[in-house]
Amino acid sequence: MWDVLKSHHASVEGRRIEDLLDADRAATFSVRVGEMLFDYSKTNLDETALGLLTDLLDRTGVAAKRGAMFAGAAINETEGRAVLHTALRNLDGGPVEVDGQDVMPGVLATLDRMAQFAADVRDGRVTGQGGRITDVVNIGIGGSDLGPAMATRALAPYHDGPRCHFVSNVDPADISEVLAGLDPATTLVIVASKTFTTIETMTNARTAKAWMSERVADPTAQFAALSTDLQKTGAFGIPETRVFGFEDWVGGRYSMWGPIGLSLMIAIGPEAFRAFLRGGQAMDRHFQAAEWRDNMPALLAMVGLWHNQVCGYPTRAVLPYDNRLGRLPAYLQQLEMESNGKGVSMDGETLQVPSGPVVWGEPGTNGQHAFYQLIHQGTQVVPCEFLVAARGHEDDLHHQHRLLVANCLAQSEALMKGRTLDEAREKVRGKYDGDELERQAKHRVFPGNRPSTTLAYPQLTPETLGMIVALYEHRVFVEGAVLGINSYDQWGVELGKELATALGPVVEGEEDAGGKDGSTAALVGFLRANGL
Ligand SMILES: O=P(O)(O)OC[C@H]1O[C@](O)(CO)[C@@H](O)[C@@H]1O
Repeated sequence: MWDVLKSHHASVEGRRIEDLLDADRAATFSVRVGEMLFDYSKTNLDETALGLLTDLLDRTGVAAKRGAMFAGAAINETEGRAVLHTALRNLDGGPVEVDGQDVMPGVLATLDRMAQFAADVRDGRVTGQGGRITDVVNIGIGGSDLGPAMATRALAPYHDGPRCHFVSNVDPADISEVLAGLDPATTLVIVASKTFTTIETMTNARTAKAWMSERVADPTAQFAALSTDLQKTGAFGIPETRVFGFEDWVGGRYSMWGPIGLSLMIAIGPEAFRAFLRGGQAMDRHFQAAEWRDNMPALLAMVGLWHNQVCGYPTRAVLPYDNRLGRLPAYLQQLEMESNGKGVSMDGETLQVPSGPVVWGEPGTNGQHAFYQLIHQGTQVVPCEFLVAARGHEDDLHHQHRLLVANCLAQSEALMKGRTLDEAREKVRGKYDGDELERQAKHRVFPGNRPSTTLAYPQLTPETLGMIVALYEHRVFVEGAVLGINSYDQWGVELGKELATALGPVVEGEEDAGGKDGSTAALVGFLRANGL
């Protein structure tokens, strides 16, 4: 199947995308869900490629795998777990069973408990030892940080609760900078860790506890925990009333819909948080019901598979023209690369195609003044994924928003059209002539024919954000299902963790680095000589 797709790509490789753009293409190569539009007409995909890709989804059993996921089957086979983050946003859906037990009563009860706690903090019924909570510090890393941090920034216009801060890195610079401006007596610390063992998080949590002990009589009274391990949260001293648990069928990078979203809920309030969940649920319903050709997550996945596995483009850029989505690329790096960055299929066979692209990006227009040079004229093709809202939240500055939108649309147009040598000559004619004109013109040529997609929506509301996050989650699912990999484990992070633990005594100076490879030993030597 990949061979057929690759030979189709070879046969159309030189074709210009703009030549495909007849009067109908923008309508047929786009899809809507509610008020959201995904346009993929500025790619080199054609009906034949889409037909082959939908066949690929059918032959690899994506629909059955989707059914199994929503039904609570243990599709995370290497960890023997179901994958049911969708249950966390199944607000008014039916029962969802894991091992014959409906999990929904528990999910909804936890959501109510979170909402009560968030309301109590926001309304001053839960206070610090110095009065009303003014600041919340979420300590977590990976999925216990990126989701809520990304969403809290994205939904800043909806904040009407205490200020929220995020600490993730074990680098002491991170926690010191955050705590420096805060009053321990009015700060709530949320320790977010599914396992409650992650070394970065537990180290930062202990540092926060020590910081709080200096000023308040009972430090853990101002802590809350979000975790699947109630024993460990208890051992840390956090009272059960302040612990919000979840089950092992919620993967870390898929967990912002439940307790891991508590800091977001405190910032924007339970109602806005429920709107975020409703957005996710709307995308779930669409994903389950729509035919592949009209299915937004499946189409995102087909575009992704076409660009990475078929065309061989090694990266994809996520470019939000929505400044508050500034952490979306980082969030998607974990979601996509930790999920699908695997080397073997579910049955242990080496993958025959790349497992997925490097995902990167920055908000526009900033990226334009940094790396867009390479995107436009560099020798590698970088498929670009633009996101843009029709309206910002700054009504008095709508003229600036229009300028932002013009830039977004101009970039996808420029990537597609490029500039020919003839057009470049016209740009420099009059300034140069002869050989110099030719040389100068060549520097101003844009090859064009570079693919991009655009996700457009009226405004970045909680509901829209929910739709966006669920959209990307399901894209990851479809891509992983086609490749036959397990998108829900992350064994690739283990080796580094083990070696870091083993290096502990060496960097502490308790053991010498003699047993290490020459490079590592030399680096330890250098760092020790310089104050480690
Ligand atoms: O929530 P925890 O258990 O602290 O884990 C944090 C992160 O660490 C990982 O397990 C591996 O880096 C991620 O998958 C996870 O999101």
